[in-house]
Formats: sequence, C-alpha cells, structure tokens
Amino acid sequence: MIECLSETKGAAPLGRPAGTGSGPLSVDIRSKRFPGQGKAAARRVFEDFRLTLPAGRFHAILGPSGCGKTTLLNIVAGLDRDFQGSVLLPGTEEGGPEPVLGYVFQNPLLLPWRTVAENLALVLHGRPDRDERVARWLREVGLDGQGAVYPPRLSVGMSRRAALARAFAVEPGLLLMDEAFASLDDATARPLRRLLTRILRAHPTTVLFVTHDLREAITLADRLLFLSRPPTRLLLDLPVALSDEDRADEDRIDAFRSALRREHAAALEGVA
Ligand SMILES: Nc1ncnc2c1ncn2[C@@H]1O[C@H](COP(=O)(O)OP(=O)(O)OP(=O)(O)O)[C@@H](O)[C@H]1O
Repeated sequence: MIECLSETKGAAPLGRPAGTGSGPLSVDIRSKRFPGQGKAAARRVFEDFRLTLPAGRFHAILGPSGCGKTTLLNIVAGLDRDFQGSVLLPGTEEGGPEPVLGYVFQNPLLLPWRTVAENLALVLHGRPDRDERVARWLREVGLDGQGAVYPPRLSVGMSRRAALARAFAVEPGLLLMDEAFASLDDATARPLRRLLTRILRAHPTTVLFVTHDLREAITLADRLLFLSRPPTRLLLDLPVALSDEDRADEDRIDAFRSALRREHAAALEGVA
C-alpha cells in the first residue's frame, strides 16, 4: 500500500500562499479496473493507491504513458465513479462544502457556436455578477476586447487563454489540468505558463497538473509526483525548492532536471 502523507519537509510554496487553511486532498483508490472489450483483457490501473496532498499547492503528476494520470484526474473530478475507494476534496475534511472544480483539458473545448464571452458565461449561469466576472476574466488573461469573437477565429494561444479564463472564473477550490499545454510549441506554451503562474499568485488554489514534460513541471510546480506503470504506485514525491528567479532561468531548470534524472533515473523512466 502506498501512502504519501503530509507536506514534504522543506517544500517552499514559492510565493504562493500555502492554502487557505483548508484540509488536504485525499485519494484512496483500493481498485480501479477498466473492463476488457472484445478480445482485450480487463485492465487493472490502480490497486491500493493512496495520496494525500496539502491544499493550496501546485502538484505536477508525471509518469509513463498509460499509468493512469488522466484516470486519476477523472476520479478526483467525479467524472469516473466506477472505482472502489474514496476521494476527499480539499476543505471537506472539516465538513466544509465541496469546492468548485476547474478542469482544463489538452483541447480547450470551447463551443464554436458561442462567442468567447458566452463560453465563459455558461459556467457562471445564474450568478448575479456573471457579466462583470466574464469581463474581468477576459481582462485577466489578456483577451480584453475578444469577448464577441467566436472560438474558431482565435489563435491557438488565445483559445488556451479562454480555457484558463473559464476555469478560473468559477473560483475553483481545486484546479485539474490534463496536459493543458501539451502539443503547443514553446513560443506559445511559455507565455501561457507565465500567465498561469501570475493568475495563481493572485488566486491561489490547489492544482493537479498532469504533464509529460519535466521542464514544465519544474517551472510550475511546488511538488513533483512520479507514478509507476500499472498497477500504479507513487514512486517519488519531490519538492521543487527553486526561487521565482530560478524558474525563469532555463539553464537552472535544465540543471535541476539533469540532477533529478541522475538521482532518480529509474523513477523518471518514461518521462520526457
Ligand atoms: N475508457 C477506457 N476503457 C478501457 N481502458 C481505458 C479507458 N480509459 C483508460 N484506459 C486504460 O487505462 C490505462 C490508463 O489510462 P490513462 O489515460 O489514465 O493513462 P495516462 O497516464 O493518462 O496516459 P497518457 O500519458 O498516455 O495520456 C491505459 O492503459 C488506458 O488504455
């Protein structure tokens, strides 16, 4: 049984407040299998997998393809309830209300027949401050003046900004990001990472960020969680004790990455 409890000693929150005093995110997956289809055998992904993550931190989740990163996010999000075990969302340990979840996928999933502003407004349905929030979040992500545009007219980077605005507009108590910047060239991804960091400074929340890119994980995260091949275990749980200055310096990021690769070669197998 894998258990990863409490904060890693020495893990600096890197300028982000260490949560709002709310309880941790606890995941206990006793068993998660996908049934076989046709001649394909059933697939056992998680078996006695436990994870307890402090609120208010940025956790990067890495691991080989097929180890269950997306499945883990879907279970945490409540999109996949076909498993044995339980999930305690941040803040609920003290009997608080369930936090609002934000989920950012690799595909921005904007409705093409709705304007950018309408796409944001949809997730704010029924809120009296809806229009004000839409305008504020378009400003926050640098899409001021683009509210009336339809998503197919947006550049790739702009549509990712819109997806970030939509995720943050609901004030998520937990933000799930699944390879949100994968498949983007570096010139597009880099400003998006900076934008995400800037937003999180102003609006801290608990983040689970799935990525294959170790550099990206080091640039963004407070903690790196490396998963094994199925049946999936937590292989490594490492703090990223780098200053903001270090994170902005690609040479430092590369040096940190090389050091991790040297020290943890086996656990980092399958991670780019
Ligand atoms: N709906 C499904 N039906 C059957 N098998 C599935 C289903 N979804 C995922 N799997 C299998 O479960 C395992 C974990 O999948 P998952 O997508 O969570 O992995 P991942 O770590 O996110 O992979 P990648 O890094 O390639 O995105 C894989 O072997 C996958 O084929």
